[in-house]
Amino acid sequence: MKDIMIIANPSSGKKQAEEYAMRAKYLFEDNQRQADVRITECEEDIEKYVKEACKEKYDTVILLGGDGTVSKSGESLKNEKHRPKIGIIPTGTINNIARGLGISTNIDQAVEDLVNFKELVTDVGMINDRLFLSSISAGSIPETVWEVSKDQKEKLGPLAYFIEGFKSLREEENYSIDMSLDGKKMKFDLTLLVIGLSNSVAGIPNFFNEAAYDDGYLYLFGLKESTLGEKISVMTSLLNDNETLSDENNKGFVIPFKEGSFKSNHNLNVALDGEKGPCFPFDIKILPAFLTFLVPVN
Ligand SMILES: Nc1ncnc2c1ncn2[C@@H]1O[C@H](COP(=O)(O)OP(=O)(O)OP(=O)(O)O)[C@@H](O)[C@H]1O
Repeated sequence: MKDIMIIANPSSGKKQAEEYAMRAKYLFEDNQRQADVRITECEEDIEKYVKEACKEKYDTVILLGGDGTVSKSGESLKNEKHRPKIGIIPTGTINNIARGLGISTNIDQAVEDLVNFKELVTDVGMINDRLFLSSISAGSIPETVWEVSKDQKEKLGPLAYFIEGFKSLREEENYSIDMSLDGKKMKFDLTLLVIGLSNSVAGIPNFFNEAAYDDGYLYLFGLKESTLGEKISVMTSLLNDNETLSDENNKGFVIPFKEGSFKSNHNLNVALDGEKGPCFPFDIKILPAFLTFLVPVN
């Protein structure tokens, strides 16, 4: 068994991944651990190196990148018998998966924490046959996620999503969605549908304030057609007290579930961990206790 493989996506975020990969390697070596560094040259290299780590039975993989890098790595582990533990140094733009795991978005701190960690066994989500680690979303706001160019992201960081999302509110549309959640059939007209695994969604902490990566549930948030005032009221309840959103007759509501199927009258794409994902219809379920992450002790 080999010890640690460090996989760095040099195009993520502010392009600091390579530098921090070397810093992490030296820190591990100072702590009597052995680390091999792989720098990806293209998107396909993420899968290539993750699969190499499985084949060579590495104990741990450290990922330097954002949600795209971490999500693709998770997907690459889907059919592997040996799945290394995963540490994240969040060098991406939004880093929602790292946030949900309680990993510091201060990169220096995240590196330090890798030698003072505890293991967290987490659930993952499965949409059709694709794995996701953070969220699935559909509606006019998520549609803007993949409209944000790499250039905008580099210049504006998370603000780029906010600006695009705000523009899309003016062109808001309703989608008729038929769903079955743990066997219960429902139908709603929604402007926004979000399904998440942890408390953090799109970089917003406490989006699902009761959700945790190891609780065995997916959480659905639905927002119906509403005035700006109603939206603000729903978002305030969402970020403070999910209890008030447990009634599906409200403008906004939250439902925990384990498996579901979704159909829509629109040929709508979902955003998967912040990138363009599959179209409706889709099936979705939780895979409990599927991956092991290294998270800070505190
Ligand atoms: N050399 C490369 N290695 C790996 N991926 C690359 C490379 N060049 C471009 N990419 C692309 O970079 C994308 C962005 O990576 P990632 O999502 O990790 O960073 P980010 O977009 O800055 O962060 P976040 O998703 O957290 O906002 C990947 O989805 C991949 O398609």
